[in-house]
Amino acid sequence: MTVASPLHPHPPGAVPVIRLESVQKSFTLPNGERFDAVRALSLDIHAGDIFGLIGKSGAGKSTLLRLINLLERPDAGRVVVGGRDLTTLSRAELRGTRQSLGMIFQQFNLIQNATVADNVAFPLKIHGHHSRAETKARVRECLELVGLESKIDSYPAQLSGGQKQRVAIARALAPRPQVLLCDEPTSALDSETTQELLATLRDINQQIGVTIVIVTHELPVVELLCRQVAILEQGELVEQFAVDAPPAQRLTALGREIDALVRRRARDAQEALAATGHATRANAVEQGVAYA
Ligand SMILES: Nc1ncnc2c1ncn2[C@@H]1O[C@H](COP(=O)(O)OP(=O)(O)OP(=O)(O)O)[C@@H](O)[C@H]1O
Repeated sequence: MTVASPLHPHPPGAVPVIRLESVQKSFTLPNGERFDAVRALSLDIHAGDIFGLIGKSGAGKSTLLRLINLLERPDAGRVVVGGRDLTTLSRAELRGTRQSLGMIFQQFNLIQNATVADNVAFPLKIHGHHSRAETKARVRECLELVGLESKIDSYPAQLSGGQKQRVAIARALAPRPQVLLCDEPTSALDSETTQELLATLRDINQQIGVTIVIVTHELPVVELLCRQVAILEQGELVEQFAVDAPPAQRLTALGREIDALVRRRARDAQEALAATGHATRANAVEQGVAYA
């Protein structure tokens, strides 16, 4: 049996949950010119991963994320999710397959005049096949996952930004997707709320194994949350690496910045550990205890 290691988390030959093959997307600008937002880009994302897409503004990150669930249809290339090429599916088939691709957004996109429970139940209701009791139980389960059971009867206006994003996560998870696509999910949040939300996303990934793909412009988000990162420049994938891999010769400034953040955190953790050791030793000496 082939075993995954922390540095190579995917056993050789493992089939990716998402495979983009030479995807291409252009837009026509108001002046009639064509703009290539994503250029012949290929990428594999494996089941259970937390995968960051980063790059400067306009690099094509959000377009790439929206290509994964075909909110944007590629001009060329294949988008294979769970072994199916989404570009070949009928509308009805695509609607069904989108159930396996949950999505959250920077501005939460909740239904304002519906309660938290109804927001989370929404994807279950529009896709039918669920009894009232099943829907109710699933809503509660998803709100528990994001720590928001107590807000089940609240309306979005009564919630903080972080709580709204948690409701959006619960709603995205309700149909049991394989993948959660996150488009700048923490951009509207302060840094403390961001940290809490990242912890929630990490827990969810660990507990239910959902694959997370996240677009962000905040490098600490990549460093704290992601296992893999892909760096985009002008619609092309220029670099990809495992965030916890030893620092290496990186091709991009963003890659080097991520390495520096990882190194700094490792150093801080070591210093904190050493400080704890010193404190323990000093304490022991103070109390006249022999310290081995
Ligand atoms: N519907 C559209 N019509 C025309 N141009 C578009 C459209 N959507 C995106 N673009 C252009 O494509 C390019 C890539 O956009 P995209 O939103 O994917 O970039 P991004 O890397 O996510 O940027 P940001 O971090 O600023 O959100 C941008 O120049 C954008 O203006």
